[in-house]
Amino acid sequence: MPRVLTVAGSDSGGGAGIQADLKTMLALGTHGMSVITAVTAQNSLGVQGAWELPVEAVRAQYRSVVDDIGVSAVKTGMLASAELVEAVAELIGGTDAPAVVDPVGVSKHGDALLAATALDSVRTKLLPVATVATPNLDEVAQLTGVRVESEDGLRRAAAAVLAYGPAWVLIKGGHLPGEAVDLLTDGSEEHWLRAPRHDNRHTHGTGCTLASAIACGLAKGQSVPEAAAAAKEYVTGAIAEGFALGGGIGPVDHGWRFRR
Ligand SMILES: Nc1ncnc2c1ncn2[C@@H]1O[C@H](COP(=O)(O)OP(=O)(O)O)[C@@H](O)[C@H]1O
Ligand SMILES: Cc1ncc(COP(=O)(O)O)c(N)n1
Repeated sequence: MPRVLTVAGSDSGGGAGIQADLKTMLALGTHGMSVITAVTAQNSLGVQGAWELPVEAVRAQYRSVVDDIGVSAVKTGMLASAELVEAVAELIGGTDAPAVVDPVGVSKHGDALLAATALDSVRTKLLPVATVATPNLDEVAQLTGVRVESEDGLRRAAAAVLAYGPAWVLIKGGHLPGEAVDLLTDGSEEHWLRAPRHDNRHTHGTGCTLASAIACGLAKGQSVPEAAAAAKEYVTGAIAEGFALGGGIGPVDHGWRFRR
């Protein structure tokens, strides 16, 4: 059984974070496990509150999972503070499993999920231990200063992130107008992942879902390009079927393949 571990924050509304990750892992036929870094009070309207867990609680959860059950792949999401980023980078660096790092900075509503003081730890500690980093365009700007306004800029963004040391980077162009285009590259190979843009505002959890789906593919033994292509197909279907729950941005449908 492929075993996939998410190290991320809890989203009480069930659309993003740990909840999105575990749903993705179930939908993609893997055993999902979680290390919770922070608890958010969150719904379709935004983040109403966030509380970090102590670093010892994060380390203990990680050790419990890795030392007994073992992991085939790890995915990281909301890490909240510099202290947690550094602890998680060290844990991942000491684990012999591929790691998908989603450098979560702000929620779809603009609520900060990472302290500004943690950016340097993401650049110098976390990105170097990533098998694949999956920043969106806001996170690229925060981490590298590179601003992308069209598809042409994705290559520049990828080079700037690769300079921090991840083996691969997948730059998510989801925030650009037009087709939903992402660029996956290791600096030599380039893979353009394209999907039609779905005119659906219920996109809460897209980034978490894509990163978890890549981790599932890696856990099953797929190469990074194979895992990313399969993940793109899964998230595109989930966005197409995203539903209106709550009064704001609803969640993507993690179970879309079961309902078809
Ligand atoms: N409206 C949409 N239609 C189709 N694909 C989308 C849409 N919005 C985002 N995507 C895709 O969803 C994935 C997550 O991207 P994005 O929404 O940019 O991430 P994040 O949640 O981190 O902001 C990417 O593959 C992106 O291309
Ligand atoms: C706990 C947690 N982790 C990650 C996200 C990002 O998801 P999105 O970009 O879809 O708001 C979130 N909103 N909450």
